[in-house]
Amino acid sequence: MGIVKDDAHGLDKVVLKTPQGASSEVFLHGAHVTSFKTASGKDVMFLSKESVFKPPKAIRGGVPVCFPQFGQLGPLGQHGFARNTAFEVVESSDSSVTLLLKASGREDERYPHPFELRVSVKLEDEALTQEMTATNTGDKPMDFTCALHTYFSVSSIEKVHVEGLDGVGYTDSLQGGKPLTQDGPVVFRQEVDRIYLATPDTIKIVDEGAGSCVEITKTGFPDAVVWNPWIDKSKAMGDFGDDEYQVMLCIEPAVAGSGAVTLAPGKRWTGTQSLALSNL
Ligand SMILES: O=P(O)(O)OC[C@H]1O[C@H](O)[C@H](O)[C@@H](O)[C@@H]1O
Repeated sequence: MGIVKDDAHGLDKVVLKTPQGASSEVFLHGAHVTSFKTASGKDVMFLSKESVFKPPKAIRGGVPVCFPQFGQLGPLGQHGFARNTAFEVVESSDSSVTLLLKASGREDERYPHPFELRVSVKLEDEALTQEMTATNTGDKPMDFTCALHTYFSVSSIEKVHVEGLDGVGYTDSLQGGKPLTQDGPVVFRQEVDRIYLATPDTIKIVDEGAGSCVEITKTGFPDAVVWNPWIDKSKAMGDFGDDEYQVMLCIEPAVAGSGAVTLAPGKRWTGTQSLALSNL
């Protein structure tokens, strides 16, 4: 199944490649994508230099899979337990992999639901697609919220803006969930932590400093979280460099502020995101 041990951390991962030279790494711990390098040589994802690769702690950067809870929107610990749990590889090729978490319902007494969570990753020369499918394998309805909590690498946070959210309503997590409406592109001059509700399915990160643009296309996820921790929160996070807020940005396709998904027994839910890089 193409599983190798990571030299630096000793954890199992799968390395994806395309014939033209794009590459991506996916750790079994959390079904966590930690890098996406395009064939043209650009590193799209941010991974903190301070990240702790010690399960059950989540990796800091890349794409933590938040499931069956986003943030504090439920009884579980922050962002649910999928990101803290080992997945198994059920299918792989040179440029794609599918990982599976079979939950028995006994992982956490606050979430007594058996489920299967499948995360697949497909690499192309200038694009990466992730699909997340949750199946309720129990006999009771199951509620969840979730996100593909994607950390992007940027040249310099003040040279970046986000397009596609103009006129969209959001709740500001830094103001107790106050409802507001976006006016123009999103820019970053201070801490930002917002849940944009029922957003368009295409959002763009325009990086004037790097002369590039990442187009995020999502399906199934109604919402999108936008986060940059800025100075004080960066200092407060033990697994994040004090200055790293300057070179990262999270845009997270999510089921969050628009309400939980309720899955009847035997039913399935799917969400996807595709990341495509282009020059400005
Ligand atoms: O530190 P973590 O649990 O990984 O969470 C990191 C961040 O995730 C999301 O973006 C939330 O909206 C933030 O409030 C949170 O700080």
